[in-house]
Amino acid sequence: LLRWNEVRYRKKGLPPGTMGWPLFGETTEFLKQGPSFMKNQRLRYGSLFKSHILGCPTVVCMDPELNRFVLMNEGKGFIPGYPQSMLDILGRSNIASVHGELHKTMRSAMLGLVSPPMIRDQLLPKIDEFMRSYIDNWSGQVIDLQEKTKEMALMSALKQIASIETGPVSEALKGELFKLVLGTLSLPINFPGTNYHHGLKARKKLVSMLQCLIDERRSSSCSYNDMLDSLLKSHGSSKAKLDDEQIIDLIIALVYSGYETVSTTSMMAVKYLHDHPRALEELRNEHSEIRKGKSREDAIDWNNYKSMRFTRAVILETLRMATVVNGVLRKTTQDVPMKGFVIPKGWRIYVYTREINYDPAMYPEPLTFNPWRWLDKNLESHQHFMLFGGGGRMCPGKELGTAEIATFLHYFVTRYRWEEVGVNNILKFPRVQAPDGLRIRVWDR
Ligand code: HEM
Repeated sequence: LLRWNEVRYRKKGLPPGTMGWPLFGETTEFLKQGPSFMKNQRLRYGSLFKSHILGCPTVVCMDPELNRFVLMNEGKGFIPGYPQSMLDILGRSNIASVHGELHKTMRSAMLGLVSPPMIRDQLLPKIDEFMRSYIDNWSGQVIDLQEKTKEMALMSALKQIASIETGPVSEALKGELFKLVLGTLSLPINFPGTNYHHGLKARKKLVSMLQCLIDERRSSSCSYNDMLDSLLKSHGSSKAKLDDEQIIDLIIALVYSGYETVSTTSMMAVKYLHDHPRALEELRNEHSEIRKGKSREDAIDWNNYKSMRFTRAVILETLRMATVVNGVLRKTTQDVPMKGFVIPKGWRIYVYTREINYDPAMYPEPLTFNPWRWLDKNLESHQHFMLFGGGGRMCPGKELGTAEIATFLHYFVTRYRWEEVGVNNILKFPRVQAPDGLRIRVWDR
């Protein structure tokens, strides 16, 4: 069978590599061995090799230059290549799967919602208010930080999007959103009981709940000063003309894209700070300085956020060390030449950016948590900086996500001390997660 599969994919011009078993390919090895599988294949075949993972013939690209080329050249035949389950559940107008003109429209609407002036005037005050009350009574408790940061990312997003506060509506949305997220990471088998089936049902419910919300807003004369308001106001204007279905898909994409990224980075930042007291001390000094002259109830503003240089460095170092994003997926729309090979139409390209994070040429002593490295050189504008992707799909929520994590850290480190309870196992692949939670005991400072 193994031989047959190799022969089946033996085509002139393909990069070297192995295709594994029919149907399953090398998915098991990829998921079980993770980064070691990638490194071993690179040793044998070079930084561009073929494989068959997650149900598709795939070319894995570990060359930073080529990765940049793929991300910068969507128009040359590299469109998004995310799994079917994700596309079905996130909707057909979902920004991360559409391309061409529709992508332009959806992206410009998205950028309008999360631009720096919007963060400064509208979102940061909401994030601040949310974080302050969310972490208010953690003192004296043992909490699961993973659970808390997940809920935080979701609830904070709901407040920014539609001014939804904690209550029955947020609980109903939360339940469906959790099911939706699980569904996007499942095999697309629509059978009662499967995560995919639950995900599709959750999407249906969410769409109807969001449609009700839109209808209510249309018939109300109140102004809400949130993302949904902005989307409805630009509805029909010369800016972005989105119909209701597109508005709903945009909202789902907003929650979905910021959910695991923001929660995991917040959790891992706290973990690294706990393990690196010198970094924690410097971070605390930065935040204590910001709180000087402010009362407990005073919010942080845009200038405060902009002054958090070390905090930003901690967030970037956390993203790098934990590798919250391993890479991104593309699909070829035609046969495309790459490094002397030809990648056939319809193949996936796994733009695997993980190894750049541990490249000693870019990050000396790459296995050391060293936020200071981000202060010296302008690493954020390095051409191989891909923590937030690159090219025309570079994360539009980069600044918003950073502001959320920074605000969370601000209140967390100025209010509390904490220590880990027991040994908390953390997996880094295929997703960063603490399978049994990350338990910490929290006290007032
Ligand atoms: C630490 C936080 C975050 C990280 C590390 C991150 C990372 C990324 C990466 C790597 C991509 C590129 C995906 C690709 O090329 O296929 C991306 C795209 C995207 N991100 Fe983020 N993200 C973060 C937070 C957020 C937040 C808070 C939002 C909410 C606005 C968001 C919205 C998006 C959207 C909508 C896209 C798709 C853009 C497009 O296809 O044009 N992200 N993100």
